[in-house]
Amino acid sequence: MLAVVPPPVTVRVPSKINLHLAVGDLRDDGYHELATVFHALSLTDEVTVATSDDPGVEVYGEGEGVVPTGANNLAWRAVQALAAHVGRPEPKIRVALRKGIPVAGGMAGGSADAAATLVGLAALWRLEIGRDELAGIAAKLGSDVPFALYGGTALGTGRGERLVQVLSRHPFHWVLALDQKGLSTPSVFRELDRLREAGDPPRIGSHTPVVEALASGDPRQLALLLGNDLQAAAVSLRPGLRRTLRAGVDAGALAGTVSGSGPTCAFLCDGAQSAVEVAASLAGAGVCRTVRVAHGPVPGARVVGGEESPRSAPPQVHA
Ligand SMILES: C[C@](O)(CO)[C@H](O)COP(=O)(O)OP(=O)(O)OC[C@H]1O[C@@H](n2ccc(N)nc2=O)[C@H](O)[C@@H]1O
Ligand SMILES: Nc1ncnc2c1ncn2[C@@H]1O[C@H](COP(=O)(O)OP(=O)(O)OP(=O)(O)O)[C@@H](O)[C@H]1O
Repeated sequence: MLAVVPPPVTVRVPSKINLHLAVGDLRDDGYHELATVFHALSLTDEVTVATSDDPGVEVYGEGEGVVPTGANNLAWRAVQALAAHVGRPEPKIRVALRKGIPVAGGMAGGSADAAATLVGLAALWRLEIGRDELAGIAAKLGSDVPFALYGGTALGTGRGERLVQVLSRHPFHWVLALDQKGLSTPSVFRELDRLREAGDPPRIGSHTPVVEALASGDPRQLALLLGNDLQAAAVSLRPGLRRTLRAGVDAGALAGTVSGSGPTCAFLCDGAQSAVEVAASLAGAGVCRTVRVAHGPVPGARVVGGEESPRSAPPQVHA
């Protein structure tokens, strides 16, 4: 009997930085209440999902050889979650991750892969499922996963999964300093709890001025307002980040911030040309593993190459 196998689907998905990350108190469920302004960047992963008799995950690029390829991979957990949601047990799916987003870098790389897998599988399986329904599944996989579905710039509350889009008028240009080694998100939250128990580290204020600066599109205004309550904890665990943050500003950036739980540092620049110059100068300063230039906001997880269209590629026929 002939079985029609749909062609593989590839999805591009953005990384995120947090322009503003206010961390509230520890909740009973082990999460912290957040109010954060997410911003999706053009540093991306590409995720290909395909029907296969050899189910599993393969990883290329950032994290190759380090990121787990088994049941712990967030992309695989996304396969299982969507399969369970639509009643397809034991999905015969192969997922290939081409990673540009640093691993354990505070840029939501694993979350991005999970979001991309949900979008890719929904296309591969031709599911009648909207982004909001996918976001419900995404939220169970991780706090950052729903944002990777929508992209753009958004205010996140709850543990980060409740999203409202924010108007962001112009592109902003960024330089990212990637560190030699990642930081574990839970340990950075724990370090913040420890610092708060030991003293009273300053808390960043309201996100409202950030939202206004985004609407104005003026990077100089936004630069004054970048803030992250997790930065003190990330710097406490990785003191060298102080030097990285200083080096970015010395290289000509308007301002720098630790991205999410770190250790990646994000530097806001005055324009595209300035970002290239800052990146070149920062790369020579010897304070990080490598640098990347990116812009935001960009859209969330999207099928690339038109594979979503039934006629874009002929179906493969397997005997
Ligand atoms: C730091 C951020 O990237 C900011 O956007 C996110 O808050 C982290 O999101 P994530 O990596 O998707 O995190 P999850 O996989 O949901 O949670 C990992 C761990 O981080 C801590 N965590 C996460 C989110 C949150 N609001 N409070 C927390 O305390 C908890 O210890 C949790 O067990
Ligand atoms: N698809 C994946 N990509 C990267 N890491 C993954 C993936 N699946 C599971 N992991 C595991 O999750 C850990 C955290 O990875 P990730 O790159 O998502 O961190 P992060 O970007 O700091 O997360 P966030 O910014 O959401 O807190 C890794 O060290 C790795 O062991």
